[in-house]
Amino acid sequence: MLEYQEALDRLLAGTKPLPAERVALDDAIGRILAEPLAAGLTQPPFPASAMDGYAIRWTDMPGPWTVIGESAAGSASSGSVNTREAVRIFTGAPVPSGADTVVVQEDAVRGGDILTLTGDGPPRKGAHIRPEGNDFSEGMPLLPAGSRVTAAVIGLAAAAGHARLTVHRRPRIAVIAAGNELVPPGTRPGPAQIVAGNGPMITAQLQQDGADVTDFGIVPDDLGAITDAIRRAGDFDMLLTIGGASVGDHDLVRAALKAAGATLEFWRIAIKPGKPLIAGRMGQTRIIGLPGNPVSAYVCTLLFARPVLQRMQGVDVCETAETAILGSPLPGNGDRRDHLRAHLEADRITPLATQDSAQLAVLARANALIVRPPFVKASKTGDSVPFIRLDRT
Ligand SMILES: Nc1nc2c(c(=O)[nH]1)N[C@H]1C(S)=C(S)[C@@H](COP(=O)(O)OP(=O)(O)OC[C@H]3O[C@@H](n4cnc5c(N)ncnc54)[C@H](O)[C@@H]3O)O[C@H]1N2
Ligand code: MOO
Repeated sequence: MLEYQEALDRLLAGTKPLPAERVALDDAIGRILAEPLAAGLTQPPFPASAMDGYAIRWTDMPGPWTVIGESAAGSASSGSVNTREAVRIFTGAPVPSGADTVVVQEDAVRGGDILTLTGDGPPRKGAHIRPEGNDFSEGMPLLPAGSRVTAAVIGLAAAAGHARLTVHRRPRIAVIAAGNELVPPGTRPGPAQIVAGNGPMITAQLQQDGADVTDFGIVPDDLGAITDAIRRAGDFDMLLTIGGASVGDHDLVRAALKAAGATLEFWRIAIKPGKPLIAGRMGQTRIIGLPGNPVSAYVCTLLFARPVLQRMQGVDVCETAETAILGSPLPGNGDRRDHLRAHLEADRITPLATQDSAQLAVLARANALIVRPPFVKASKTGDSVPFIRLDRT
């Protein structure tokens, strides 16, 4: 059995970022910038009022002033502010030339054109004015390549003059489920049948990580059928097979890889759940054979498919080493890195009562996996243990 880190390193060593493409902002969320983003505009493009009030000259404090005009967002006042003059101004409006400070309207009273200070007034010269370029200036670097496009990044890009962004292409992934016992979700299983729930689960995990997923559906435990499905995946960046990864007479994925002309890179990893994981390659298509047990398939997608997807999208892959305080004792571990379904609340993490790799009900209630390295000694309540968050996956 291969160690987890060695298996992952081998997968990543053979994975390059996918080419870049230009996409509209509404197709950019969650993607990774393939080029640095620079400001195409200056924001604000003029000194702008941050409050509703009156633009004045600081040297004229504490007034009174004569109001000579108005500046609203979208329509600047034409005149310039001279000694003891004020311009009525609204939030976002350009500050007229000559003025250098804004008095908020709550601090002043107006009788006709005469403005008198009633409150404390502005605390300093320049108060309530956002200088030109306060947020960013044209040409300024905003974000490096490799940044994830969040909602805030989309807002920034739009404000900085970009209707499209250069991002890595979404990895195209095919998923097949192998098994004579499988029926599609929504179908009532007959005798000896079960619903193929793993496909939708794995698809959702991959989509959350930015993949464009095509579900090839269910294929029987038949060498020819699995081989055909593998060959059909030749145009994809990655193929995930589900089931048939182990040693039983009907576990045919390794044989089918061979029959399809693919290379088997490695098989069996020292992890739990997920030991029978298969890694292979057919031309440009990376192939990962997931074990069929639902929790094993889920954990292997998280531990292997996710970092590969991240690398394809140009993300720096690094395992987040978070730790929490153990809520109940754990025995020492054997030779496989274990991933215990657990509940994390604040800084305390508690393993759930059962850890069977077929129990989806337990997985769905877990929000973290406690990581138990190979051969780690028993841990007591209160010990610090590493974990992986499941909130996003
Ligand atoms: N003698 C041995 N037996 C097994 C070993 C072993 O080392 N020696 N390994 C065990 C481990 S660990 C795992 S994990 C499983 C995984 O085996 P397979 O990948 O071959 O999975 P299957 O046998 O096809 O299925 C296992 C289980 O999962 C159900 N399944 C399969 N596909 C789906 C799907 N798409 N949706 C929902 N459920 C699915 C299937 O019906 C089985 O119940 O092997 C152990 N055996
Ligand atoms: O490794 Mo299997 O995935 O334990 O059930």
